[in-house]
Amino acid sequence: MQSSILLAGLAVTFIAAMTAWWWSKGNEDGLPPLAPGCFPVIGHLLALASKEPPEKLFLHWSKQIGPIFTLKLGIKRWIILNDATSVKDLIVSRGSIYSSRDISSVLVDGFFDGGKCLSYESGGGFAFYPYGKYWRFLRRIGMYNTDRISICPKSQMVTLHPQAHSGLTKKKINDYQPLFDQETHTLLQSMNMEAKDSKSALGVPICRLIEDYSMLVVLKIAFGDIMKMKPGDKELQQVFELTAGAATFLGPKEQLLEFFPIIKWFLPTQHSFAVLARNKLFSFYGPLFDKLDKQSAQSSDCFFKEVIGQLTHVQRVGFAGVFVGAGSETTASTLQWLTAILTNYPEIQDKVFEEIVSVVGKNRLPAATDEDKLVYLQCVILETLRFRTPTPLGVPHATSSADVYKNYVIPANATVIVNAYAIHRDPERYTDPGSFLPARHMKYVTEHDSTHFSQTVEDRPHLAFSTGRRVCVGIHLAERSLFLAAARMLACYRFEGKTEINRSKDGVSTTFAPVPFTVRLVKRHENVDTLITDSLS
Ligand code: HEM
Repeated sequence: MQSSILLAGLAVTFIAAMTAWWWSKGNEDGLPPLAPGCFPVIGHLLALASKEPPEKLFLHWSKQIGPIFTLKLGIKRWIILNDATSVKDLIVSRGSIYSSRDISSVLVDGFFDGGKCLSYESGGGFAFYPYGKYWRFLRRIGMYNTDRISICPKSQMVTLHPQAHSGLTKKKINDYQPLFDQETHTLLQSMNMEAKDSKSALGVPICRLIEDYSMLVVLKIAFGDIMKMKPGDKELQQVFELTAGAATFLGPKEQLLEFFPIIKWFLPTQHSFAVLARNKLFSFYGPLFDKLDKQSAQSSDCFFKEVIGQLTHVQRVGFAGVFVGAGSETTASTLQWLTAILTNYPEIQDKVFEEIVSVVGKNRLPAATDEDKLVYLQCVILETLRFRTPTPLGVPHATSSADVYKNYVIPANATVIVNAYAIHRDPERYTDPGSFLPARHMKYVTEHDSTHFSQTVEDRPHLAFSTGRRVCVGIHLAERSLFLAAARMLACYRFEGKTEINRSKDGVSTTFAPVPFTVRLVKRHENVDTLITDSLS
């Protein structure tokens, strides 16, 4: 009995594989060059199984066959962009074609309830959405105050009123300053306590403290003071798990399952996993929104209080999942990389501290208003995002229609991946790209107009936030959160202990953090305890 099931399985797999191969053959003409290691039927599957992280492998291939190439994966075509020119020409200049998402069918069936939750009325997780009006409407809620946006119920056309002001711009982020003060205070207090407790050589578990900080910042900006969680709470752990689970659906790895649709018959667990992730999302965020509804009048200002009347329950939950998911893991891994890197460059750390002392002194902590003057620290943060980009392959885009670029045919529904890692290693853009050299960004930091947000690839010191129409909506929030945490930690402590700056293998599939590490924390001066205690007063 078992052997006949196995035989039937093999036969079905063989037929499906041959069909996929036959189907794929007809598509080949005019595509950008094929990456090395393509075999009939399986395409580049084996080549991708290399031990080398894909972003490095892609950079290696781009040196052999040029900056744009194709990967064949069963019925899927992946177009990999490894240089700034193609990113500018396609992702930015032809944004209406290159800004969609090819979300996996596991996600559509399981997570989005058979696709029902991808519509305007009943969805909210717009980071997953294909390009179009539903995505545009929900994204604008992230960018603008909703009382300035209206949607026509009949045509579903979105109108942005002229007085609209951005919801996640630098100006708006200033309103959240008390939250940043509270959370950086909690972070410094935890560091202080751990430093006292961990007299052993093991040091302070800085990665966990940073994760708690990054998660609490986005949760509190989203929900204000109804969010009562503290570092170490069980519920906080739950949100991390939720976030990590949902993030895997967006990464390139998840799309491997789409190579051969047949694989899903043999992997029904993926579907159950997606349904479970959806249920967990609703049981976590649902009660929070109920509470916000009931206490709206008395609760503090927060992101969802402003948009509450505009969205259905399902939209709100989906939106919260995206907001918290996209904003926590990425910020945490950037701060973890920064810490890991600085343990290896004590002279850079000392230079940052000296800058802080000369601008801020030792009697208070750095504030948001000091940012413009702390130029070297800004360079260190920018260089961290270039040198160890937390999302080296960004989030895969997809084409909405076929296109022709430099005589190559780019098919409709192709997955398009921006290899930020390769662009960040381009010696034409960055001298000695393999070295951590913060000063390379000094010209950008001192000369660019910080009130103007440029979308162009040339103007950007790095592409860690991507570019084009799907550029990260949380840039300003992320930059403020990174600046305040880094400035305040470095004003109080020196990080010691040489840490590996290699990425962890088991990071979620879009975001990569360093291998977890501990540090020794050495207080910078005698006022540190008072600074931390007084930082909320
Ligand atoms: C260091 C921190 C961060 C990094 C490196 C980062 C990076 C990225 C990247 C690479 C993308 C994909 C863009 C694309 O598809 O081309 C993205 C999208 C997104 N990010 Fe961020 N991000 C960060 C922080 C945040 C924060 C704090 C928030 C908000 C709370 C946020 C919200 C989003 C959302 C909602 C999207 C989806 C945009 C869309 O699909 O239209 N991110 N981010």
